[in-house]
Amino acid sequence: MRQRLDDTTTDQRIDTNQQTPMKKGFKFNNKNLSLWTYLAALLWSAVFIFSLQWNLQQNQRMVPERASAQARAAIEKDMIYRSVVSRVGGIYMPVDQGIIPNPYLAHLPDRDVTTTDGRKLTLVNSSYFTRLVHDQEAKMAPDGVRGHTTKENPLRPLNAPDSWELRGLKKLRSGLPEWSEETLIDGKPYLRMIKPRLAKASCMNCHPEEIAAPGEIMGGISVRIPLDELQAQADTRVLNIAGWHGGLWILGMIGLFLGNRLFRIQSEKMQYSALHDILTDLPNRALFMDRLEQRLENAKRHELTGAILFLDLDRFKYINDSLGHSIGDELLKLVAERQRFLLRAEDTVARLGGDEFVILLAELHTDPEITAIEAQNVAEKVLNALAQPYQIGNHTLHSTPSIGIALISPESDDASEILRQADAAMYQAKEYGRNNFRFFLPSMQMLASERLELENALHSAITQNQLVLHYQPKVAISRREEILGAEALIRWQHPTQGLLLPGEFIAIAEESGLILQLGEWVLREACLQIKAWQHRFKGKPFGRISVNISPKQFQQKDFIQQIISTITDTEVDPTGLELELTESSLVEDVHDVRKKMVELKKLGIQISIDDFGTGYSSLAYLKMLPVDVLKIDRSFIRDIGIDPNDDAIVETILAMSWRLGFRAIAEGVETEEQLKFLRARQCDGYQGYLFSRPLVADGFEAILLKSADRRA
Ligand SMILES: Nc1nc2c(ncn2[C@@H]2O[C@@H]3COP(=O)(O)O[C@H]4[C@@H](O)[C@H](n5cnc6c(=O)[nH]c(N)nc65)O[C@@H]4COP(=O)(O)O[C@H]3[C@H]2O)c(=O)[nH]1
Repeated sequence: MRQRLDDTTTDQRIDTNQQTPMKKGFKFNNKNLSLWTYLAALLWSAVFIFSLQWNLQQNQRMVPERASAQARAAIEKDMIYRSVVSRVGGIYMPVDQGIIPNPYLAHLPDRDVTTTDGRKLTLVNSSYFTRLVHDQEAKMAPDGVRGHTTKENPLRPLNAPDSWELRGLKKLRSGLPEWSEETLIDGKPYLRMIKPRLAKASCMNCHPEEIAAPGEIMGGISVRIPLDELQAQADTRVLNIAGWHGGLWILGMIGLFLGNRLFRIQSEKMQYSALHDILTDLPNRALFMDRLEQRLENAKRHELTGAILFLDLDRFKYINDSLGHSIGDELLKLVAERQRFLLRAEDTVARLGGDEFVILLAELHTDPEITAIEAQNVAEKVLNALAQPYQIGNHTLHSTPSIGIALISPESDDASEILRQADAAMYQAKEYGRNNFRFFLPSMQMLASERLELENALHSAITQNQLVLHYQPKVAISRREEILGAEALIRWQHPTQGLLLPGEFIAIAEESGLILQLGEWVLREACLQIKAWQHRFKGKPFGRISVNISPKQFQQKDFIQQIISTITDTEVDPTGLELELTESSLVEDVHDVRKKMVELKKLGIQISIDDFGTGYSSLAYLKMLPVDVLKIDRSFIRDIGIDPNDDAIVETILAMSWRLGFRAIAEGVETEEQLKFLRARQCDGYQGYLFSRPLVADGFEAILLKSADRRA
């Protein structure tokens, strides 16, 4: 079983500050950077809202303030007119200019005078003068600023106070220096203000009947200031205020988020360089150790094994010292590049320093032997790739590594210890003669050597005719043991170890890629045998011969082409052929799988799914594929009648095959009880020691002949 660990890929972890060794206490990392940015944004928004509110309030407050200032200025102006006129005891104005002699000054002997040239003038006292000014104001702007001279008991009805002025005069008499209020006049808003008009000695000249001491309140001057224009100005300012506030807020926010982004990029850059080697851009020791620790945790949690490879370049010091550091650096870069190119993206290759590299394999396995095989494969590939010449400038350099391999087991919990083991194994490889790999554990080393030997021997097994096919009959359950065909099973007649079963070499063939050559041989051999039987039985049915197809074989782009050329070369009738695919062959691109299957069906080849129930094929997925047979895995048949779960699984597979229109063949039937169980549930056929073990071709042929005789 293999397990790919998605939580161990590098870049997912680079920026996690927990992984980065840092001092304890507060860490200014990306997470709290975001928090600070949000807080700053919140504060900035709060300041913005406060400022906006304050400015809007100030703006609104300016309307009555400006109106009051205007009112005071207007009253002040009236007072000045009055004092100017009263200081000189009144002024004479020409009657022919519309100045009506004041009837309330008729008691003054010199109210009207005539100049030597005959012009008639009349006396205008301070009250009369300000009234003339107020009349002029009313004419010029009927709804505008307007003053009014008033008193409780006026001589002239025009000076009579309205109800507001009456209240105002009372307030003034109670001691207020001025009184103002916002009111509506004819439905329009105004600010009205009234200030006292104080008696002067000169006033008594004109109005002796008014008994008032100088400084006593004689009445008041009121003024009204229209508010609508001031309000309109304030409303315009509201837009301005909102506009520049909004602009500032957006600028602030952009600044904050740009700052955040820049800071983040900068801190990511810093983190990246803290975890990577500057020269080769590979992860450095800190990052490697961090990943190794994670891998150990995973291995422990899931009871899995893994491996690390420690590399040291042979004679690097010599190259560095003789050709200079820049050439040495270039060589290290090329070595890093070759490893990166060679390894899967999920593997980690790191530079520990100097000429030391280390590889952490990404996939973990339950079986330490498979891990060892995989580690060995990688070591061989790395040895081969790094041994190729390097062209640096004018120099063609040769450099080889020595590799130490240490295995991770579910019990390993010390990353430094594993690294030390791999380092020690690397020294053994150096002692062993460089350009070499060694396992830390002698048992693994032995296994690796044996495996290497077996792999080399398997190469020659194909060319030296050491492979042979055995045939295990497949039998119908209901129709009295009619032969449905046979499964071709490979055996290796090893020159020294005797007959080897596939379990001893198929995995090596898969790992080394030899499975493709091996599979081709099996297919050709099976076709030749089918052709021979087709000839021998002259059209009489002898069932189909099924051939196991490994996922690697099936996934080849030209798989169908290979089948066609084998069929053509061997001149076999393809209707005698069946291909057994495992569920893992189906997990690739469903369209591609279906396309290939349809092509096979067109050729007349049957398709069965081997070891059914042990993989991950979904029913929805299966339904889309033109499958003929499901072969129920031996592990379920074995415990029929022992484990109720297996009974249920077999029953379910049978029911499902029936529904989906597949035939079902049970594998590994060894007992009558198992057969009875299968018969009762209408399983189509079976295969197993109960009927026959796998046989050499002649053995199967004998069974076929016997069965033909029985039927005859
Ligand atoms: N205990 C028990 N075992 C039974 C019984 N009946 C059959 N068997 C064994 O079950 C295996 C059936 O083949 P498989 O499931 O395709 O499993 C096969 C198949 O996956 C693989 N294999 C065999 N030949 C080839 C081949 O030519 N190419 C590829 N790719 N794989 C092959 O190796 C596996 C093992 O093959 P074998 O060792 O020949 O083992 C065979 C067979 O000998 C039984 O009643 N009891």
